[in-house]
Amino acid sequence: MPHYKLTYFNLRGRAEIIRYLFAFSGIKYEDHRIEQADWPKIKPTIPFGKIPILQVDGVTLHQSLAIARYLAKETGLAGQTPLEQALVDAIVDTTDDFMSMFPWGEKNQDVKQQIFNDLLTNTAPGLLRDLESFLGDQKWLVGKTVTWADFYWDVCSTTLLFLKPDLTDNYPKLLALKERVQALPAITAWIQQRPKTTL
Ligand SMILES: CCC(=O)N1CCc2c(cnn2-c2cccc(F)c2)C1
Repeated sequence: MPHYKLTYFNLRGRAEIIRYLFAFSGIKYEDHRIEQADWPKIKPTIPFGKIPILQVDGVTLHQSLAIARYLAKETGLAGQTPLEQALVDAIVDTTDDFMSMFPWGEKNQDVKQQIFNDLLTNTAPGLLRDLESFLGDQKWLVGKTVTWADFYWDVCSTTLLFLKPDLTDNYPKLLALKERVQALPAITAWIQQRPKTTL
């Protein structure tokens, strides 16, 4: 088994999907969380200057979705066929496109709040409508077994619900999917044991 070291801030953020995959598969890893204050010193030492990174026996992977896709493939959570894998990737990318619209690092709190509110009020409903319709009466978003697309929906919607608690009130199927993911014993255990952070 390779030695895995994940480096990110003490946040769920862009690393939580990777942590879910480690938790579900039972693979041990180092969950290295850096202080925001240390980031300016660490940033120049990181290829492409962004985290999370995952070091795999000393080989450094970057880009959270590339890391997650690697782990999902290694652990059978990427989709059962190339076609299913393409469907999984499309759902992940669609969800990530929305999450990436948020100006997470905006320093002007008035500007930040205005954009956050607009995205949550005006843009989120269209995405949620489409995800709810895509899920329909299936148990999982793609195929007959859980994939990292289901995990990603839970990870991202957990943050969105912190920002807008009534987010899923009109999307019962998506809320039920969250509950299904969080009821997976290894995910339940991870959520109970992980550091409690707002984002
Ligand atoms: C200063 C940085 C910061 O506050 N965060 C980083 C980005 C982020 C946070 C929470 N979710 N999230 C995220 C998750 C997935 C995709 C994505 F684009 C963004 C919090």
